[in-house]
Amino acid sequence: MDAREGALKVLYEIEVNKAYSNIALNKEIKSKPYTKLDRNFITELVYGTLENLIFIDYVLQQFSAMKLKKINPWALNILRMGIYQILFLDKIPPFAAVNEGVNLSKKYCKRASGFINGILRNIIRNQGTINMPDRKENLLEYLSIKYSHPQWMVKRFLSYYSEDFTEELLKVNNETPKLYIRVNTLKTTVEDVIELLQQQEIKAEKNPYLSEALVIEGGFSDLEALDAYKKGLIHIQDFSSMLVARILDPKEGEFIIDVCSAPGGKTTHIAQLMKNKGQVLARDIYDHKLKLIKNNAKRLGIKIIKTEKFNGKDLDHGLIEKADKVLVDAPCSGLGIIRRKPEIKYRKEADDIKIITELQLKILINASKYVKPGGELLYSTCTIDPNENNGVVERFLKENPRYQLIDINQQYPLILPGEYQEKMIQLYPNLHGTDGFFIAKLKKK
Ligand SMILES: C[S@@+](CC[C@H](N)C(=O)[O-])C[C@H]1O[C@@H](n2cnc3c(N)ncnc32)[C@H](O)[C@@H]1O
Repeated sequence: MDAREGALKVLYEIEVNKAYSNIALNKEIKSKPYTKLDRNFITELVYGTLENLIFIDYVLQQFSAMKLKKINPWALNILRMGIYQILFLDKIPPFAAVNEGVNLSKKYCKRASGFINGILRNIIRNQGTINMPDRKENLLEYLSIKYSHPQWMVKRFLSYYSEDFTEELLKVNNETPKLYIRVNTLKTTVEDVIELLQQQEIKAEKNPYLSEALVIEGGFSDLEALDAYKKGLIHIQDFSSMLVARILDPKEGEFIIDVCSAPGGKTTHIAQLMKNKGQVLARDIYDHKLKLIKNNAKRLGIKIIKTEKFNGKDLDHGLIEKADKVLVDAPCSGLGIIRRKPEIKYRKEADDIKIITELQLKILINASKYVKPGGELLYSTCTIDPNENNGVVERFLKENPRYQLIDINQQYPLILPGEYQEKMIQLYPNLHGTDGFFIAKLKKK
């Protein structure tokens, strides 16, 4: 019951207290001496249930006389987890899923035990009768339920991409992403890290595009517990995110401003590429997030980062034309990292994208003023929405004729496996196997 109980607590935290899945899961996994097997099972239950939530709730409603909103949240999440095991996990005997669910309910929602037992057994007996919407009659509803994405999101994707592309994207969004680490070349070498991890039976493989990136085979879940992490030899960061510092191409001795920098993945990478020489001003609006940067920088042995709380919506007159390069790794809708944070599917609304797009443009316009003549401005997001991304860049360029797009493909022909759009990069999880990610680089005359 231990692992299922852990998973239940995480699902409850995410649903009721709006916790982020990765943070809630990490907290739970560290709270007890779980075995590796348990950790993997908790991770599978949490992510599997979350990824398939709309489908699971759709099935549940077919078997429950009570509206889901009326079900006690502990009972609801026990049911969801049970349905996930019954319908998605071949290795779990279905009746074990029921019994464990009932045992959990005795601890968390005693009065619902009979209800849970009845529904889960009923689903096992009648799973062949589950009704799906008709694909031909209602494509939107069908795709939304089958791949558990809200209808507004599916509609949006269908307006940008073909039906096949959209379906592939929705499908891949429910898969487990690869796990990458960045080797901190200030302290060690790629070869030494590979060997060190091998000693712990963790297989790390080189990446043909970025020499400091390693992919971890088998998705080891608790990298932060490793000595290599604690000693600052590695940082956990997706491949696409590592492209940013590489494309920004900071040089030793430069002054770089990172206006949205927490928790510091890209900022610390920038400092690493600068060989700890020069200065990086790392800003964010949240104090508690700036602390994460400081901790990361300390662990990685980086001395050139200065953190500062500053709202990117405000213009800092003291920094006009002072920086060699400025990074705007903007807050965004996150539609490119659904694989890592499936709760994004259920928390965002179409209107949020409008609001965040305006914020991005405002931050970009202010940031552009800090760039020296001849300097460079890089704008990146972890989304695939063209209203953010190229939409923001196009609007920016219309108002700011001193800037020109740099052709990233020409400048860095070997850096990427994927495609380039105009002079910018848009990565898709279904095409490139990375997070959905966008990068544009601009030069100031
Ligand atoms: C995509 S994240 C940055 C990730 C970071 N660059 C990294 O690689 O670790 C966007 C960041 O923007 C910050 N942010 C949101 N609104 C902001 C604003 N108005 N001004 C400055 N930072 C803001 C958020 O707190 C968040 O940390």
